[in-house]
Amino acid sequence: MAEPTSQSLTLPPCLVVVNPKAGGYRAELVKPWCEQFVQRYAAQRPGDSERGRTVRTVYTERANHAPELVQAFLADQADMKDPAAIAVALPSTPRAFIICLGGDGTVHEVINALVEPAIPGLSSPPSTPIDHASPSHPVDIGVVPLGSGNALASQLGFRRPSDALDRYLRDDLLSNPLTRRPLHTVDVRLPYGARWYLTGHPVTVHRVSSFCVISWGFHCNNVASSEWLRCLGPIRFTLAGIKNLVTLTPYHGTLTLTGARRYRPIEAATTTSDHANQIETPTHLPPPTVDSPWGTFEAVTAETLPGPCDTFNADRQQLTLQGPFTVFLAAKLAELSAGFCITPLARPDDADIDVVIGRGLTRSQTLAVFQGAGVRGTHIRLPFVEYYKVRGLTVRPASSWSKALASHKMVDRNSGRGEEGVKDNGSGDHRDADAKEGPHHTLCVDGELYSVPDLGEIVAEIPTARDCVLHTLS
Ligand SMILES: Nc1ncnc2c1ncn2[C@@H]1O[C@H](COP(=O)(O)OP(=O)(O)OP(=O)(O)O)[C@@H](O)[C@H]1O
Repeated sequence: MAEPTSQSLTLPPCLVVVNPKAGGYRAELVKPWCEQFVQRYAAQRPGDSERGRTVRTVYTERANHAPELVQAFLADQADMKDPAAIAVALPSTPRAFIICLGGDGTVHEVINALVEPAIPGLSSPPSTPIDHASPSHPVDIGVVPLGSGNALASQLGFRRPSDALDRYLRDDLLSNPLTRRPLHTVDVRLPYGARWYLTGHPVTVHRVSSFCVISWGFHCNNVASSEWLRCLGPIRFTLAGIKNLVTLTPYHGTLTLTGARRYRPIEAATTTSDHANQIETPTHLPPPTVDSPWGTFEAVTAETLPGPCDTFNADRQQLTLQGPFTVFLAAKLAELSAGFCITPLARPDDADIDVVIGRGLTRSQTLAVFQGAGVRGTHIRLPFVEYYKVRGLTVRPASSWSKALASHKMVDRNSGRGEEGVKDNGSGDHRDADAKEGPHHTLCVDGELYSVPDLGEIVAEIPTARDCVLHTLS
């Protein structure tokens, strides 16, 4: 064991959160590791160990337990009486380190315990750029991939639990600044009337923080269909995908992208095209070119509207796309599970949300998108795939009923209900059991599923006013 050094004495207090129900939980691997980690960590801050304030391991006992445990720990460190107030006070609390042993559901719960969502609205583009060198960095997040998806762990390069366990035992864990990267989360505002998809209960918190993915359409439907196959591990997504490919449905609605730039690959021979060099780089837009392990991508000029019914509002820098959508997925991470690289240009430490769209796709095109995502993200080179980096977005799903109503077609004026046959058909466009509520749509936020009312607006953006208070450690 390493002797304490003057540098190691600056270690922040640490909480180890273990989800014993996460997909690949291996008690025999994790329990001894937790004990070893706690011993090593506590040895580096001997003065605090008796107070139990140096390092603590907690096990979640139920869904949504992690936020309580995290807030209680941080409140304890900050000598605060009200743990629930910790998210607001976070920027001024002492630095802390939280390791999540679980899947993305556990990370999602921990992050939502920390981040106080603040959505100023998407009526205008952000006026100030995100401050990447913000001085407030109170929480470092580590993750050990024990779940079935493990998107954050994949992004940090941890393919197996042992990769992460070894890493977090190394002595340079917190002293090496190169291992810390900002973790920008997306604030998601759900519409009034949103419900938990699985229980049907009303959602009481209408703002959620997302570190991973927001989806609607085919991907979201796959997540919903695979819920019942959790015990099978990652293969559950493939099985659900095959089923949903057979019953492929278009998803109607509109999507508004704020501060958007669409990207296309620059061919190998060229580095940066003249076209990309001519594009200005205002701070409220994503960069004109993006380098990635899959090549360099350049922004396409805004005047080139991607679809005949799409519109662009230059004042607000808003691009509005009309469906039908087959694939809509917005992400902050490149891979949603090991090897599934659906948004290859996405980064947790930039100010952008990456968006992949496929409109009106056939079965073979949809299959090509998901196969390409499994082959190092090559699908973003396909002509029927649109790839954007945006600063915010609004999704407005519409059922075939409301779509028909909007175009004054197929409406039964006596009942005012429009065409029948839109009960849950696997498309995410379904009538609620209570007919008065009308059709609902399924939305996925970091694997959590919500049922949102027809024409309800889902707003997502990265806050600009707030300091970045989260970092990932790799
Ligand atoms: N003791 C528990 N009993 C039942 N459910 C729990 C318990 N602790 C946590 N949970 C819930 O388990 C859910 C799934 O956990 P997690 O996401 O960590 O694993 P996973 O689903 O296997 O992985 P992934 O999300 O990466 O696919 C979490 O959303 C959490 O609410």
